[in-house]
Amino acid sequence: MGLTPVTSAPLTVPAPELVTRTVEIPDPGALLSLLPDEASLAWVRHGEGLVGWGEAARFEGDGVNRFAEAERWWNTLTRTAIVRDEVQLPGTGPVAFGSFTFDDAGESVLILPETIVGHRDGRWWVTTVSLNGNLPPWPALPAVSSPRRPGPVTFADGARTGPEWESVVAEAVRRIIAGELEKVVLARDLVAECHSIIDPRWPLHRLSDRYPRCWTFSVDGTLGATPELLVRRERGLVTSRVLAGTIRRTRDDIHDLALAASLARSSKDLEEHEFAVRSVADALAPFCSSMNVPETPFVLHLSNVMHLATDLAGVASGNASSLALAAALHPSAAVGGTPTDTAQAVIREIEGLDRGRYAAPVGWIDSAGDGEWGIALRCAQVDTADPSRMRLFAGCGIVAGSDPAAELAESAAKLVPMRDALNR
Ligand SMILES: C=C(O[C@H]1C=CC=C(C(=O)O)[C@@H]1O)C(=O)O
Repeated sequence: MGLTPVTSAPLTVPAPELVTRTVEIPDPGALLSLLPDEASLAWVRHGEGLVGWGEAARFEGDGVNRFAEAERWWNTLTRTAIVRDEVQLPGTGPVAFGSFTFDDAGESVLILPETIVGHRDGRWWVTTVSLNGNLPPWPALPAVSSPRRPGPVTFADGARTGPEWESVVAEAVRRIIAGELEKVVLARDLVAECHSIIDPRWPLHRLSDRYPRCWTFSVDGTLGATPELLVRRERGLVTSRVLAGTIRRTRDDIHDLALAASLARSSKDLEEHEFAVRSVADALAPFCSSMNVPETPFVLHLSNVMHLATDLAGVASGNASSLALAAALHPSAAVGGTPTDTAQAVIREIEGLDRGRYAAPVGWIDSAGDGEWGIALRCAQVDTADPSRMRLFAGCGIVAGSDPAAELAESAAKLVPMRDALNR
């Protein structure tokens, strides 16, 4: 379907002639309801955001330079673009959706769709894309089929069973107490097996209905609803929502309020949270002339769990793009640990999991470099060899006071959004 070949960016090849046209449209209905069943791209929160389909151009890359190579590819593509944009908002004009790997191995992608529909502040627009130097066709939204129900789904342990994972957590606690490191985030996976090829729109609709405060995303088979915004850059303002420290919800709202108060006082969770906030504030500092870092977190209520949360805001001092900022922040201590390098080495040594694109930046970038990058959490990755299978992921921050059984229960609670989105 792509108009340009898949590329690992041999950067000397002249960029195709990108022409985009953005026009304002009347309310076309819910963004997710516009998605066709294939190659659906999405970044939606509270009904606003971007969806896209078709593939005009694609970057694939791996290794330690994957972010920088992706950015170079994007800049080369957009630098000489002819952009007709009658809306002029962040996210209008050409936009690429991206999903990166946690580690250097595996394939990261940036995709420029053929069609993008956006909604923000009471305005809707469509962007169409051509790569042959001609003005793209006037946009027409295609009629789409209804999402297909996955049918009965079975779930099985992935890389480790629950008890095996508890021993890994116990080993991490031992190392933390021994002074090797201060915090490490350990993850586990489940394998979901469906009867037919998974239509990503089915879980996406459910996730965005049930978790409206999260960013519901879909990029190249990675999909989920993340509560954590790694970074947003918009017209010189840089923001980030840092999460760490979790408590499970019950079905009793009054009891949950008491639990929220205990989370806000829990020294174990406050310590875990402080590591995550520090890692983001330190990584953003070189890119900001001023920054506001609240001293006390608030409690973010989701329907399955509650988190300690801190919203940071800074003024950009240079023109590092949203993707460059995401690269500088990855992996924050919300998904890696403290100190970062030791935590990553411990993860590689004891976790026993290929994280793929879980816990890594997912989001979008426009031609001005503005964009939003979440951390791919509460998510799943479709198996490319067998698209009726997906891997679901969840991880927990481990500190000296962590209890393996409680962490296993917390990871189960974090798997609920994706499990339910496939099941019901
Ligand atoms: C690593 C995950 O969550 C992170 C984000 C929020 C709270 C976390 C925690 O309390 O452990 C984790 O740091 C995950 O959901 O897979």
